Amino acid sequence: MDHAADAHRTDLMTITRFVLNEQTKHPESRGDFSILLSHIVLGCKFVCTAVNKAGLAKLLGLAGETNVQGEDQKKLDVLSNEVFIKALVSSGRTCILVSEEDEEATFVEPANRGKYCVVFDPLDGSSNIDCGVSIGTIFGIYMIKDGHEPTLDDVLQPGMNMLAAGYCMYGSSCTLVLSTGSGVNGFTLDPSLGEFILTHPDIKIPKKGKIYSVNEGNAKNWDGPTSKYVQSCKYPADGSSPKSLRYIGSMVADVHRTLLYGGIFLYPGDKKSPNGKLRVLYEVFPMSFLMEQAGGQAFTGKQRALDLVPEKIHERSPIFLGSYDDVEEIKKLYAAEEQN
Ligand SMILES: O=P(O)(O)OC[C@H]1O[C@](O)(COP(=O)(O)O)[C@@H](O)[C@@H]1O
Ligand SMILES: [Mg+2]
Ligand SMILES: [Mg+2]
Repeated sequence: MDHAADAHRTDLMTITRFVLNEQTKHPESRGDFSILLSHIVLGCKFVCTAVNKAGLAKLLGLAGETNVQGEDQKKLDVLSNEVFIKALVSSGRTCILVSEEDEEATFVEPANRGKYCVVFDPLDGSSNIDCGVSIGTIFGIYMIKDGHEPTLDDVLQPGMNMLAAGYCMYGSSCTLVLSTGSGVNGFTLDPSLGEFILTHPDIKIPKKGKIYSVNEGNAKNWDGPTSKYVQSCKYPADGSSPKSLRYIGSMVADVHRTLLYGGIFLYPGDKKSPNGKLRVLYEVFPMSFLMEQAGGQAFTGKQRALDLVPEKIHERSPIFLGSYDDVEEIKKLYAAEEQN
């Protein structure tokens, strides 16, 4: 590194500095949340390194196990899960962890316990791992307020009770997007510094977008409102230009693009899977939280996504999220269907 040329960069807003600044806004804070976040950031850096060298380090391919969802686990799914469980437990600030890869929630032993519950998808977009397409980690954080003995009810909470949510995308760059409930900020990992730097301050999603994102291979099983909506994206009734279709098949990447460019991401329920595919706690809620914080909306086909109260930790829900006006359109179609 050219230290002289880089000296001017020491005033950069690193994620560490950002989180500590946020902490000063809460004088009662003892720094527990900042410590927790620093452990999540560490986990993201570990997984980013593993993803980057996966082809060279024999980390591609199947692990030989299936997870609770009956999905084949990839080696990187298993590794990422271990990384985050260790990073979170060793923070000493967590009490319950819910991971996509573990059937049961992890209850941290009392000696090492803190007040935060973390729900996470350690590696999202598993089908894209082996071809090097963008994948990510998604997380949401709840807090136990009164120090009671933790139970599953502490995570079976509506998404609006989350304290913070975010994702890290392992793509052409490594980008961490975070909301602690007052807007959304994006940080890019500078590999030479090993630090996430604030590159996308105060992200706001465009009010309306020109892109829709959905797996059209499922179209024959869609319900009326979803079919009508996608049709209207292609053949707008008002004669305006059709929307473009973009679908990566990694929720992190599809949502990241939607957040920055605007538009809508849909994973509807259908005749085969009435609850869709995406998991409420660690996919639907964190992404819905970020969308709302950025000025967009997130809807399940029946209600505001963040109002859902999950009954099981691996529950699924249909989800439509993105630009305010685009989600408003699909809400109208579902409301009309309900009246018929
Ligand atoms: O292949 P499909 O049915 O379009 O599903 C794609 C969706 O599945 C997921 O890959 C599921 O996540 P996991 O890879 O964490 O299981 C999402 O990232 C993505 O939005
Ligand atoms: Mg996922
Ligand atoms: Mg996953």
